[in-house]
Amino acid sequence: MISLEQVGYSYSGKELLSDVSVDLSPGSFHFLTGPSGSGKTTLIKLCYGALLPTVGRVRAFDADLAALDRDQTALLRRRVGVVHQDCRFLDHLPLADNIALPLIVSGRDMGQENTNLTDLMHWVGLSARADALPPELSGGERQRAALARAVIMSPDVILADEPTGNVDWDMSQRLLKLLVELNRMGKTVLVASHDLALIRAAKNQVQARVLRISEKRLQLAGADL
Ligand SMILES: Nc1ncnc2c1ncn2[C@@H]1O[C@H](COP(=O)(O)OP(=O)(O)OP(=O)(O)O)[C@@H](O)[C@H]1O
Repeated sequence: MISLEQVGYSYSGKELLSDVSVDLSPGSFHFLTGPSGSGKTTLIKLCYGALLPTVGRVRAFDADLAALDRDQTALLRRRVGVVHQDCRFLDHLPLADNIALPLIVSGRDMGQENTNLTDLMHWVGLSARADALPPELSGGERQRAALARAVIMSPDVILADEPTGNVDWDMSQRLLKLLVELNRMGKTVLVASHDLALIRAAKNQVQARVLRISEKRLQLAGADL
């Protein structure tokens, strides 16, 4: 689905990632961990073309991301759902509209998509909050809404950047369950998280590979997790 081939990423002459190779194969579940500032968000951005590697190559759905024009990149991004770390929403729009925004922007017929939206709001447990404005939501509600928005276009791949940040243990378990459900539906999932307890808890629910960024390199985490 998405593969990084000997990727390096530098900014302002400073190397952040070096010789990173990984293959997110169809239907796989990966965790990505590593210290704060080690490059987890950067690696996620490289996976969907928000950043291009300084060296090496990123391929997604058999295309070299560096070779795509703007339209091709936009089409490819519809196949990748991203849960951003900071869950940005448009504060003046009700929650349901915020979640539906990717559909509206891509010109889908909302008359036909309404059932999907209703089902999705129900799936993340936010049916009763459809009319709420984003500033009225709790942290856990925001995180679930961000996940719903990331999957509304039925992407093949979900890249979630700290999807359980700022929520309590029960809520992080609930979010994990949703991500595992998506994987069982056949989606390829990558979750960046520094929460090792969450990653350990996931081991009973899903067969996941745990990747760790350490000193610019990506390693497969061992049994110490
Ligand atoms: N293009 C850039 N210009 C300036 N700084 C950058 C650039 N890209 C990445 N960085 C810096 O590189 C570091 C790694 O950032 P990144 O957000 O990828 O790490 P992270 O592992 O996700 O961190 P956290 O766990 O704290 O979210 C940060 O200090 C960030 O500011």
